[in-house]
Amino acid sequence: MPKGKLLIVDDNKSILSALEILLQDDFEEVKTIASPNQLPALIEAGEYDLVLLDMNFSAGVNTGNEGLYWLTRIQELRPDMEVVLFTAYGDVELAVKALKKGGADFILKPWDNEKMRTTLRNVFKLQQSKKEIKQLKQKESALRSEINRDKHFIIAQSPQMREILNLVRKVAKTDANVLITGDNGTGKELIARELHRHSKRANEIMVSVDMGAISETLFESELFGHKKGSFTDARNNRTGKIENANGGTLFLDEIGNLPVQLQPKLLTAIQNRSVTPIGSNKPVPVDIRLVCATNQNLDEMVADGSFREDLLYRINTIHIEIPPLRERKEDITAIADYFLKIYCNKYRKNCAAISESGAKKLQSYQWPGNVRELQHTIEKAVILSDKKELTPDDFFFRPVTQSMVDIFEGTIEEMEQKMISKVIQKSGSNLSAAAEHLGITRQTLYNKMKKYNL
Ligand SMILES: Nc1ncnc2c1ncn2[C@@H]1O[C@H](COP(=O)(O)OP(=O)(O)OP(=O)(O)O)[C@@H](O)[C@H]1O
Repeated sequence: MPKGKLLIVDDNKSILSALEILLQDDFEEVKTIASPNQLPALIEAGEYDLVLLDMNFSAGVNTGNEGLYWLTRIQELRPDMEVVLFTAYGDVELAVKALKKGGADFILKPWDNEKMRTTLRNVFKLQQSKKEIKQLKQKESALRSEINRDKHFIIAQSPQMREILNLVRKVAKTDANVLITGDNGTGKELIARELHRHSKRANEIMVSVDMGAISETLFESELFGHKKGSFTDARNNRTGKIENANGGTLFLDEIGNLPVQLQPKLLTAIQNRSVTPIGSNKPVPVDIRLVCATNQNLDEMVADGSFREDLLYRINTIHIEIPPLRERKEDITAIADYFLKIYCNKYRKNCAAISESGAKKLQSYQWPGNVRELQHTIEKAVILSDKKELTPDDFFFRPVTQSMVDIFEGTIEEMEQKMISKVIQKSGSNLSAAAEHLGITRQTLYNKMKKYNL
C-alpha cells in the first residue's frame, strides 16, 4: 500500500515543525508551507495526495473564511485532492460548513497526536479507494465497449490461412510480441483477437487502439494518459490505453502512424514494462501483451527514417503476414457463404445460396479492399436481391477508373510515384490530407516526395 504525500499549510512555524516530526513515518513525504499562496503551484504540479489546511492565516482574523476560500481553490485545481481542515477555534458551525463544501475531515487545535495520525491515514486510504474505483469504472467501460463489438468467426479454407491459424494457436500461449501485416481489410484485427482468445490472458481485456484515427496532438495522452493540468485541455486525470490494457492484450492497429517523436516513449514502456503519464514523473507498472498491425512497409519506413529500427525489433518477435484475398481463392467462396448466411438472417431474406456463375464472378475479381470489400459486396447483394440464389448481376464491384488503370503500369516505384503525385494534386497540395489518404505519416510522405523529387 503506498503511503502518500502530505502537504501541510499553517502560518505557525512551530506547529509545522511538530507535525513534520509526528507524521514523518506515516507518509512517504511531509511538506510544510507557511503561506497558502504557495498552494496553487504545488497543487497543480500534482505531487501531493492530501492537504492539512489551517483555516485562519492573517493575524487577528479568525472567521475561517480564508480556509474555506483555499479549500474551494484546491478543489478547483484538483477535484480528487482530499483536504483536512485544521483550526484552533472549536467552531462546530465552521466545521460543518467546511465538510459541506467537500472537506474530508476536521481536526481541532490543540490536537491529539494519535487522533491526528489516524484521521490523516484514514483520509489517505479513502482517497486511494476512490482512485481505484475510478480506474475500475474506466476499465469496465472499456471492457463493455469491447464486449459489444461485433464478433465474427475466422473462415480459413486456404492453405495459407490454415497455416496462419496454426501459428496463431502456437504463439498465443506465449507472451511474445506479435506484428501482423497485410493489406487493408485482410483480417489483421480478427487475427489479433484470435491471439488474445487463445492466450492465457483470454479472461482479461483486449484494448484496441486505431492509431490511424488519433490526431497527432492526442497520441501521447491517448496511449500514456495524462495528469490534470499537464496541458490546456487536461481538465482531469486520464488513464492511457496502455494502462487500461493492464493484465490483458494491447492491440495497436496502424502502428506505422505512431509519430516518430513518440516512438522512443513506446519503446521505453515496452522495455521497462511501465508507463509515465504526461505531467507525471511516476512510472506506473503495466503487464501487457503487445500485438501490433500495419498495412505499411515498416522496413521501408526504417530505411527512410520514419520508423525506429529498435522499436521494430521489439514489436516483431513473431511476424504474421496475411496474404491479400485474391491470392487465396478458396477463402473467397467460403467467406462469401459465411456472410450470406449472416446477412440473410439479419435482413430476413430468403436467399439460400450463390450460383456457380456468381461464385466464379467473385473468384475472378481482384478484391482491392479484401475481406471487408467482400463482406460489403455480399451485404449489398442480399439487401437488393429478391432471388433465392444470388447470380453475377447481384454483385457490384468498385468501378476501375482510367486514372487507376494508368497508375497500374510500370515498376512498383513508378506506380508509387504516380500515385503520390495524383493524391497530392487531388488534395490541393494539402500534405496532411494527402498523407492520411495514402495511409502513411506526413514524415513518410515528405521522405517519399524527396526521394521522387516531387
Ligand atoms: N478470414 C475471415 N473470416 C471471416 N471474416 C473475416 C476474415 N477476415 C476478415 N474478416 C472480416 O473482414 C472485416 C475486416 O477485417 P479486419 O478489420 O480484421 O481487417 P484489418 O486487416 O484489420 O483491416 P484494416 O487494415 O482496415 O484495419 C471484419 O468484419 C472481419 O470480421
